[in-house]
Amino acid sequence: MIIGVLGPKGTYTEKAARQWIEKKELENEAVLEYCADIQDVFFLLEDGGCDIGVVPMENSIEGSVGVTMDMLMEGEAHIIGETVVTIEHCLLSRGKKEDIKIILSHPQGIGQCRHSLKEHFPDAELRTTGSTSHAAKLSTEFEEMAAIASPDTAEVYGLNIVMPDIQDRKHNHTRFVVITKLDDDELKDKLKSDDPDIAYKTSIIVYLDRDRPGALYSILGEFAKSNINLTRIESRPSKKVLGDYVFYIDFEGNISDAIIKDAIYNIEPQVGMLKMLGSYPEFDSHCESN
Ligand SMILES: O=C(O)C(=O)C[C@]1(C(=O)O)C=C[C@@H](O)C=C1
Repeated sequence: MIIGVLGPKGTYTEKAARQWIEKKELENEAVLEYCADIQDVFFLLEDGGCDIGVVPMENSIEGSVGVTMDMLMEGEAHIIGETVVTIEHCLLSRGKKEDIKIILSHPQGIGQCRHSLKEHFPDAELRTTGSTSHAAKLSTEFEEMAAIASPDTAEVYGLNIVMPDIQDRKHNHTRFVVITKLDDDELKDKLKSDDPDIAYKTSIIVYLDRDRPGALYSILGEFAKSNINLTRIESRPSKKVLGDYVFYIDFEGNISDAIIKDAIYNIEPQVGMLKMLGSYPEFDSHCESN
């Protein structure tokens, strides 16, 4: 089973993938394929180069990962799982703190450390890279460069932890989603859980089509009427005109539950487009820690 992740070795996405692989007891069959960026994970999946992909979705400090949301809207990917990873950004370098002139990281990494960087490195040049581990790899070349990445990544690339805990807030978590091709029913069946006590979550995207008062209110009302708990609602530009949005909605429940089916049935005629992204076991922070 080939699992596409953001590379090179040492990304938080790799950590998320390993966490999910362990949970599913797939250690003996899973092989990681490292991709240059998040888009490439989706392309690899669509081209049949991997069976599963793991991609970051949202972070507790910096918010949604736009490219993942766009690719879920545009492509064929279907969500079959989620996992949450604790983020512990450090500043890694070959040199010393006083040598650092350039700081590299994934845009999410830089965003999660913005205040800290201003306070400790007001004159440093900030440069974005494809991932935190890509930043670490580049930092091995010059002493004046440093990367925002995980402590494990320091070990992978032989870098020093020049400053631990560089993120703006102590508690920092990123939620990742596990994706497969929409029509890969065999794989979906294989990975399905038999545990009847597992709580499920469902993700959809809706486009309202007509801008009218109360349009979103009436959709949300369908969930409220059936006592379905929403866990996330996020808008993203429709990319048609300014001020036009699609809404990403996550809620508790499985599409195979009658109550969820009914709610979707009632919502469908009210929207211009409804895309079902998938129903999958909810990450349980009480049982799963990292
Ligand atoms: O660059 C990495 O290590 C990633 O796995 C990507 C990513 C992200 O896009 O959110 C994942 C977790 C952290 O929030 C920072 C970066």
